[in-house]
Amino acid sequence: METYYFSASQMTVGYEGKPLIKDITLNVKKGEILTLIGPNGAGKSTILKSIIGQLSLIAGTVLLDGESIERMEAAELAKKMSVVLTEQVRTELMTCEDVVETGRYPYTGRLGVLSEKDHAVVREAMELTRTTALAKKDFHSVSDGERQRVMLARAIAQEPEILVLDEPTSYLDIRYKLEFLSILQEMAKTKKRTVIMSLHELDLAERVSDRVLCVKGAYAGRFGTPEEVFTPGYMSELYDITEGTFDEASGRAELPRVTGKPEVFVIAGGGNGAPVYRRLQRGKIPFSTGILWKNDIDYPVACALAAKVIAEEAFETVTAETLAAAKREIDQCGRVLCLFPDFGAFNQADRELFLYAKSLGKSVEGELPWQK
Ligand SMILES: Nc1ncnc2c1ncn2[C@@H]1O[C@H](COP(=O)(O)OP(=O)(O)OP(=O)(O)O)[C@@H](O)[C@H]1O
Repeated sequence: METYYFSASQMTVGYEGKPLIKDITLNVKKGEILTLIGPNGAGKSTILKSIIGQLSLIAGTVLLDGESIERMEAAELAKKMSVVLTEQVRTELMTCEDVVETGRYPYTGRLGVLSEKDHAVVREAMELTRTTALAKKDFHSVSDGERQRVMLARAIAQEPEILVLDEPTSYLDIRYKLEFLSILQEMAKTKKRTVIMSLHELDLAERVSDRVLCVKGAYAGRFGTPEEVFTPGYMSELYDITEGTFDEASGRAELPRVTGKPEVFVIAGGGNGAPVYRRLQRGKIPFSTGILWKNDIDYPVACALAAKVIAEEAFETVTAETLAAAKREIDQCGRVLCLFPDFGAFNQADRELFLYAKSLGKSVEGELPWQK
């Protein structure tokens, strides 16, 4: 039988006895990262507050290391679990270092003096989160991102067995998001700490999580590994995406395609298409494109942005039908953009399209007029 460090079964959460989400079942092993994703207001924070005991469960059980959280003493829980929720600590007149030091209270007591070991742990946590330079600054005078990193240092200084974090990366720039998630990953894998957090960055959630819980509606959505959860189309369903698209495979979002009769046919592939497709989208110019193999890096972006995509099955020779379909598209378009400065052995079909467009007397450009 699997041994889980943390598990919730048949958990119903909500406020004042009114259920918001019912029958949530999830579990996570020691050293694993569980991430909650889902739209604004879905109930991610409510679930996190419920599993740390800040909100009473309406139904179900939550077990930490085999023990019911509801029956655990606060002091015992504080040694095992560190929690970073928004607006959680009272920090009047405290420096950033003071705030990180409060992470040691479960070991020293609120009035206790920090030992040399406690100071060393605080120093290490601040170094890890790159907050050492903020040590003497007033916690309220630092930026939102800096404050978030100080709160993470505090959580790390607590040396918990399990960290519960609500949107810990929301204010961090991309460098700190990556740094922070790699610190979490390192802590999880080498020190066997368990992490439960909520994230809005789907691409990062897909990369860092061992398990993902999707939160939406009266019952939780999928719970599983990123591969089980991030299947084509599911994120659009989870977030009700109607304007634009999200590609689960790449973790990339695209703005809505420009509708209408294609004005430009783009001969592209191998990565030169995506920036041009986006430029056309920004210019509100409907376009079609090809011939792309379905495993081409440009293919998902083309599917998201082009009015029509002429594509061939991966690793197959371009068929006469596909070539004819591309030519028909060229017939319909006033202009053709050819993004290949030259053609190789494997894109002779594109060469044929280029020559076809020229033979029709179409304007065939190598770049967009506004790029020149
Ligand atoms: N104290 C409260 N009393 C009653 N309802 C609340 C309370 N706090 C939050 N809610 C409601 O519960 C629902 C879920 O809120 P929650 O903060 O858990 O969502 P979330 O998924 O964390 O959202 P976000 O991504 O926007 O942070 C919302 O409709 C919210 O208005």
